[in-house]
Amino acid sequence: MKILLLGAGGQLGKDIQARCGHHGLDIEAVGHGRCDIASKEQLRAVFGEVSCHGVINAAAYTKVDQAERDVDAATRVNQDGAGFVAELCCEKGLPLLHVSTDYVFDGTGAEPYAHDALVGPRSVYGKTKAEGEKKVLGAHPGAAVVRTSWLFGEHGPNFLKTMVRLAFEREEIRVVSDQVGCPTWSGHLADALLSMMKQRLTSEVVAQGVYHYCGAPQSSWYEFADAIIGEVKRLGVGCKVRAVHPITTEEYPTPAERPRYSVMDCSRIEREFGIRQGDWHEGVDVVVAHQLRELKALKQP
Ligand SMILES: NC(=O)C1=CN([C@@H]2O[C@H](COP(=O)(O)OP(=O)(O)OC[C@H]3O[C@@H](n4cnc5c(N)ncnc54)[C@H](OP(=O)(O)O)[C@@H]3O)[C@@H](O)[C@H]2O)C=CC1
Ligand SMILES: Cc1cn([C@H]2C[C@H](O)[C@@H](COP(=O)(O)OP(=O)(O)O[C@H]3O[C@@H](C)C(=O)[C@@H](O)[C@H]3O)O2)c(=O)[nH]c1=O
Repeated sequence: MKILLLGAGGQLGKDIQARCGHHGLDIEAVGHGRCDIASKEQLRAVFGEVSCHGVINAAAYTKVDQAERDVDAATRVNQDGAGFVAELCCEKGLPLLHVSTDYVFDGTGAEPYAHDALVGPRSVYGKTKAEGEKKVLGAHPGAAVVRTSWLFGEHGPNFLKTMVRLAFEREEIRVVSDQVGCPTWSGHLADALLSMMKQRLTSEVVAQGVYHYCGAPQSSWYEFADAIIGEVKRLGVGCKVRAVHPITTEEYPTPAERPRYSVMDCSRIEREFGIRQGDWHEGVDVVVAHQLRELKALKQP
């Protein structure tokens, strides 16, 4: 069985490609160079060339701060492009898994957001992703939106890689401790998506509507940074950093507003697909070691 992957060159796309064999799935991996998802003509050409049983859309505009002044570009991809992918999947009768984000929430909650909780994005990125979700679900009854959060993997850019870089540049790192969410290793998410797709294609289970999948346990960005730096110090040589300090959001102003709280309730994906949240610490070990190896700063055994 073969799936068509859009967004193949991204952090998640690369992990999906690396893991599809473990799930017994073939893949046609299509990157931005071959297909701009905001061009219906290019999408139509790809759907015409590739014979597949299902589609995963991991393509997106993901630069959260830049999106605030690049509204058209973010809208084109996250909103219009997402909708076009769903329309074509519907035309061809193909199940679709579309990836979305915790930044669709306003962050004022205090309990994990259920899959059907109201969205209220505060940033351009979050708004375009929320509109994209609506377009996808409106265009195709055989589509599922899988929201995830705080993704990190070997093929970043991502927050973990930023922290590893800063560990070699600075003695002190200051990170916000009043934004709480769930870091997610892209390896875990890739397995979750592939498992969903495999079950959708080989059993009676139907993937429809919104699902949440993120790592556990919940954490602030500060706690996440502290865990990353702890691992850098344990495994690395030559890093400069002495301490990570908690700060408030007001002390780290950014163009885009992030949710203060974006923990998501992942019970639906577990109930319907048996897919459980992975512990993000597992991903930190793997990705920090990978980064240190790249920097030639991994301690010799
Ligand atoms: N990164 C994160 O922390 C989180 C991500 N997500 C969601 O997960 C999904 C995967 O994200 P991630 O892998 O981290 O993101 P990346 O930015 O690493 O990858 C996105 C990919 O999409 C491609 N792309 C951008 N515009 C287009 C376009 N018009 N047509 C085709 N491809 C395009 C990019 O190509 P190019 O680089 O050439 O532009 C890139 O290869 C996205 O839907 C994102 O919104 C959700 C929560 C957290
Ligand atoms: C680099 C840095 C960031 N921060 C803060 C800024 C921000 O509030 C928070 C996260 O920073 P980043 O800008 O790296 O992460 P950000 O780009 O906001 O990450 C988001 O990406 C998109 C694509 C998603 O969908 C989200 O789930 C989420 O992962 O950490 C510090 O406090 N200190 C620092 O040194």
